[in-house]
Amino acid sequence: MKITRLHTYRVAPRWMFLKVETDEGISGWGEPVIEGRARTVEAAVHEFAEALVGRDPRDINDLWQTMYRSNFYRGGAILMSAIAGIDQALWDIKGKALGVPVYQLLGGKVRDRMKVYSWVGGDRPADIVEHMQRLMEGGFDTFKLNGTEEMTMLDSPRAVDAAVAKVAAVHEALGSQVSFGLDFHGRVAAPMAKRLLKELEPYKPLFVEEPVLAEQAEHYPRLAAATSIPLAAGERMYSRFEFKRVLQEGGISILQPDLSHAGGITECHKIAAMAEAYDVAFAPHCPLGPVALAACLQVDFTAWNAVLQEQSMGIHYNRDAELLDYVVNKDDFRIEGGYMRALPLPGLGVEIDEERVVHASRNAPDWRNPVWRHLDGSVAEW
Ligand SMILES: O=C(O)C(=O)C[C@@H](O)[C@H](O)CO
Ligand SMILES: [Mg+2]
Repeated sequence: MKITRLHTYRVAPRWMFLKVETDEGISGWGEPVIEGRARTVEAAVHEFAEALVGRDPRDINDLWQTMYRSNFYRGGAILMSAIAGIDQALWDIKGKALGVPVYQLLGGKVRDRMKVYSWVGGDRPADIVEHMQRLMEGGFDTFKLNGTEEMTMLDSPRAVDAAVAKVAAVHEALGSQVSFGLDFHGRVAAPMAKRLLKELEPYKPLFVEEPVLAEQAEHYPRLAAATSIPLAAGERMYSRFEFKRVLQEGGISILQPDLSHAGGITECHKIAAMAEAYDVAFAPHCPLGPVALAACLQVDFTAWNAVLQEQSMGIHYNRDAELLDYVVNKDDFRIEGGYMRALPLPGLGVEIDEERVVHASRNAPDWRNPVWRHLDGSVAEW
C-alpha cells in the first residue's frame, strides 16, 4: 500500500481536517491544527507530504520517527501538530486495512466507557450554575470553566474575591452534585496562582488546569506543595521530551496532552504510559473536532490511567459549526450518563461527512484567539 495524496481542509469553527489517500482506495482522516494558526500547520503538513507520498502508511513508527527526527529543528506547536494529524490518519488507514478499531491495535480496551466533561461559562465565566443545570439534564455531572478573567501579576484581593465568588456560587447551588475543573488558562502568574489556590480550597475543584503558563513549569512543584487541589497541564506541551521534565519535577497530577498537538496517537499513547509510571492521571485536552476526539478515545480506552476526556460539544469556541456537523453517524459520540463508549468501527471509528467538509472548506474562517489587555494597556494572557 502506498500514500498517494494528502488533502487539507480548513473548516469552521477553527479546525482543519486532513485526508490521506492511498493507492488501494483506503483513506485516513486526521485533524492537524493549532487553534489560530491553521494555515501555518497546513503548510507544515504539505512540507511533510513531500517525504510521505510513495511510503507505506502502515509503517507508522518509522514514518513518525522520520517526520520528527529528519528535522534538525524539531518539536513545538506547529510541527508536532502537523505530525499529530498525519499520525492520526495513518492509524485510521491501518485500522481500516486490518478491519479493526485502533484501540485493538494498541492492545484492546481496559474499560467499557470513558468519562467525559463539558465546558461551561465561556471566556469570562458567567451564568455557570444555569449552564451546568441545563447540561446535567443531559447526564453530565463533570464540567470545566475558566477560573479567572484577566489577572495581572499582582492583582487586587478584589480580583481574587471576584474569581472565587463565581466558584462559591457553584458550590452553594450544586454542592457535591457536580465536579468541576478550573482552567486558569495560563492567565495567572505564580504569585497570584498560589493565592487563588488557597482561596479555592474550600470549594474542592476537581483540578486546576494550567495554574501557570507551560513555560513556567518550574512553579508546578511549588504550587502543588501549597495546595491539596490536583494540578493539571499539558495542552501546550508537545512531546514526551517536554512531559518527561514535568513528570520528573513533579507537581502535576493530571497530564492533558492534546492528540492534535502532541504528536498524535503514537506519541500520546507513550505519554500516557509515562504518566502511569509516575502515578499521574491522563486526561487528553480536546476543544477540537470529531477526528481529534476519536483519536483521543482510541487512546483513552487503552490507557489504564485515563480519567477524563474533554469534548467540544457546546464549547464557547464552536461558532458557525459544532462537533457533530462533520460526522455521518451522530450517534458515534453519544453521551450516556456522562460517559462515551468506544468507537467500534475500524480505524479511528468515526465516518467523516466528506461532502460537508469539502463544502465548509470553501469559506473557512481564519479564527484568531482574542488579544486581551489589562487596564494599564499592557497585553494580558488570554
Ligand atoms: O480546552 C481547554 O482546556 C482550553 O484551554 C481551550 C484552549 O485550548 C483553546 O482551544 C485555545 O484556542
Ligand atoms: Mg485549557
